Amino acid sequence: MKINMYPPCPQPELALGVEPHTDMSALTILVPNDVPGLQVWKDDNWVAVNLLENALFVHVGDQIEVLSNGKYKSVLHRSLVNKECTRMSWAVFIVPPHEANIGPFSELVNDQNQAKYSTKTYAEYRHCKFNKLPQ
Ligand SMILES: O=C(O)CCC(=O)C(=O)O
Ligand SMILES: [Fe+2]
Repeated sequence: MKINMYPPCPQPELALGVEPHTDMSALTILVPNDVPGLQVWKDDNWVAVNLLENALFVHVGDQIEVLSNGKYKSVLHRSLVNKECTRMSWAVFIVPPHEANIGPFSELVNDQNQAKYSTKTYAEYRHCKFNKLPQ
């Protein structure tokens, strides 16, 4: 789990809480406080995610994108900071074991649908992503 805390920022238009990224998890469960700020990239725009009382956000992460051979997309997202309020979010990353081999499900790959992702262990995937190496 990761706890994100974004203190008030006097010039929120000049800063970001978290840079645009996709999560390398399979799924992420995000528990926000009551200060908005999460945005997702949709139809070539940053779109604010509405807060719903007592609701969690669930992101599809990179591993589900790979397993589904791109059918489910890992969501590109970022977070803004707020001028007056401290924003917080609790992120729970649901991940495979480090030694698990992750690649497109064989049922989804055939002559018409080539594998779009290489198969590698989750540890290798993390190493490549952290070091900005090609996957
Ligand atoms: O604070 C947020 O709303 C997003 C945090 C996030 O994307 C992350 O921790 O991976
Ligand atoms: Fe994230």
